[in-house]
Amino acid sequence: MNGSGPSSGPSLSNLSAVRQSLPPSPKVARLPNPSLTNGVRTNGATPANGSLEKEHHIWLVTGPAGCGKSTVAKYLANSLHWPYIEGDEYHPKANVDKMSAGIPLTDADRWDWLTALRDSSIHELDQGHDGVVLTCSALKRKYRDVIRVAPYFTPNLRLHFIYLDAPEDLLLQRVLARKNHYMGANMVHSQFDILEPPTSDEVDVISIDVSRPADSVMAEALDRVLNTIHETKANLQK
Ligand SMILES: Nc1ncnc2c1ncn2[C@@H]1O[C@H](COP(=O)(O)OP(=O)(O)OP(=O)(O)O)[C@@H](O)[C@H]1O
Ligand SMILES: O=C(O)[C@H](O)[C@@H](O)[C@H](O)[C@H](O)CO
Repeated sequence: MNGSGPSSGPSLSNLSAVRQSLPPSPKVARLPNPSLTNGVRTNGATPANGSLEKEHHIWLVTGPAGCGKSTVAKYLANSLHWPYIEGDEYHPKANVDKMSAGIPLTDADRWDWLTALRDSSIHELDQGHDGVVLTCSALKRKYRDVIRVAPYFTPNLRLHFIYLDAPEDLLLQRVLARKNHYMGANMVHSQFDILEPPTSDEVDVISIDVSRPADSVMAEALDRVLNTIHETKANLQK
């Protein structure tokens, strides 16, 4: 059910090395993280050697249909050697049938999907990964808030959103040009109808203008992810 991300990868102890090795980087075997069990840390204490416990990261790539979530998320996951969860694959058949028929989902249609994505992300970290990247439209603030519950139960878990920002007419063109996808161009307007773009108080959100070529969007996204992780580590060591 999960996306095509690799099952193991290097730690992020040396971010500049990660930057320089892209793409591609070799897969490195990792030991499972013994301090995470079913998404809940069993030992939050500072290790005996005095170093701080390692941070774990969930990155959600968000935005309306056609904004480039899958494109960006796959690139991040491959670059960082993190698992990739394709949110579209977690919709139950009833949701896919609705969207295929041109009927927008309701809040009620989305709750179980959102919690499944949250649980699956934590499950990936539980397997010993430093981070996980997933796609999720997360169109409303309350949908983002469902995912924001994840760190309540998992100290040292950092949750981040990347919001891919583009005007409706541009996404309409991209969806029109795309073939073999259940989400038709007739659905794009309904996505913008309910969209609540992240506001400035949502400090866990990075917004990226995606009305430019995909290569440039992916490069910016990776740079901002690496910088954020670097800042998190630096703040912890203060
Ligand atoms: N920055 C970009 N410039 C031009 N085309 C792009 C860009 N990013 C993605 N695309 C193209 O736009 C289409 C939609 O991209 P993608 O499938 O990644 O979006 P998505 O947000 O995952 O869509 P959905 O939520 O509907 O699955 C694809 O054909 C993709 O190749
Ligand atoms: O919340 C939603 O309405 C859905 O997640 C949609 O956004 C689609 O799954 C996605 O865009 C695929 O095209």
